[in-house]
Amino acid sequence: MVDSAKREPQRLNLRPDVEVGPPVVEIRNLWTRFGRTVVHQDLNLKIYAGEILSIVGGSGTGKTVLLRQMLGLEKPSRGEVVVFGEDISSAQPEDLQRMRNHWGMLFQQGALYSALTVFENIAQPMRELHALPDDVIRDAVLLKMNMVGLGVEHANKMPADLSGGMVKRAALARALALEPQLLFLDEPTAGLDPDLSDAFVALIQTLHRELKLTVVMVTHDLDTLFALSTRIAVLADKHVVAVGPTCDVIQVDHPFIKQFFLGPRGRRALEVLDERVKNESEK
Ligand SMILES: Nc1ncnc2c1ncn2[C@@H]1O[C@H](COP(=O)(O)OP(=O)(O)OP(=O)(O)O)[C@@H](O)[C@H]1O
Repeated sequence: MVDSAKREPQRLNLRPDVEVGPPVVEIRNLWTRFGRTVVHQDLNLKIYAGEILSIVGGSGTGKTVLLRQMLGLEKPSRGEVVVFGEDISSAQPEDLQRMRNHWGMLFQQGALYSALTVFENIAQPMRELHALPDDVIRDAVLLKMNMVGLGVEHANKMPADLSGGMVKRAALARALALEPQLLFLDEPTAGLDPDLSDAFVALIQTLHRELKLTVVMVTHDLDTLFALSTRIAVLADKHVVAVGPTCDVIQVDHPFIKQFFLGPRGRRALEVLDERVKNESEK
């Protein structure tokens, strides 16, 4: 039996090669209010280049809103959201559009346009630049499809004709269309069965490593969380109550952390992780 709460820092999720430079994303003293409801209160968070930072928290703690604020889709009531050194909470729409070209996003819903083929879905962010000739777009789309393991025979299919796993891959290819440095993932493995989920996690790991991406992820899925995160930020009590590598965060004495990580599901996922760490160290 794994003593999850007292485990030593393990190797799988720690990336000693992540360089600590200036943060890619910095959230400073952020407040979010909807009417009289305060969702975030004086929230601070820094995300560094090359890491996979996962945000977890109970339902309604404001994870999705925070992600949307990082993307400039919503403005906080107070505070700053600085991405690549620019405060996007006060950026002009044209500046936001320019900045968005440096990041990709994979949303749980609305991942693909249902009326466009796979090819056109992936091509669409490139077409919006109005600067690339068709043959360059064609080659780039095929390259992205190859990158995510989607065969060229799927290029002319409609999203409705794809399996759940293939939809995710196509949406990931579209998120990577403009070669972003920063990738936002909202519940990337939701709706996938365990085998497809494992395969998708492995794909994200490979792309993260090869493309040197910084990834910000929201997930409820503990297997995905443990397999991918270099650090975890826990949202509770309207702010970030803990942030750090998995092994440190699970030891923090907070009711949500205890219930989320150290309940039966959390322990099972930690055991799987433990097994993987052991296998990796025996290689
Ligand atoms: N546009 C809005 N107007 C009013 N309230 C909103 C709006 N957007 C979000 N909220 C509220 O803010 C809170 C945080 O919502 P959010 O969707 O970010 O939670 P979450 O942590 O992502 O939850 P879940 O894990 O259930 O998806 C919720 O209470 C939600 O009802």
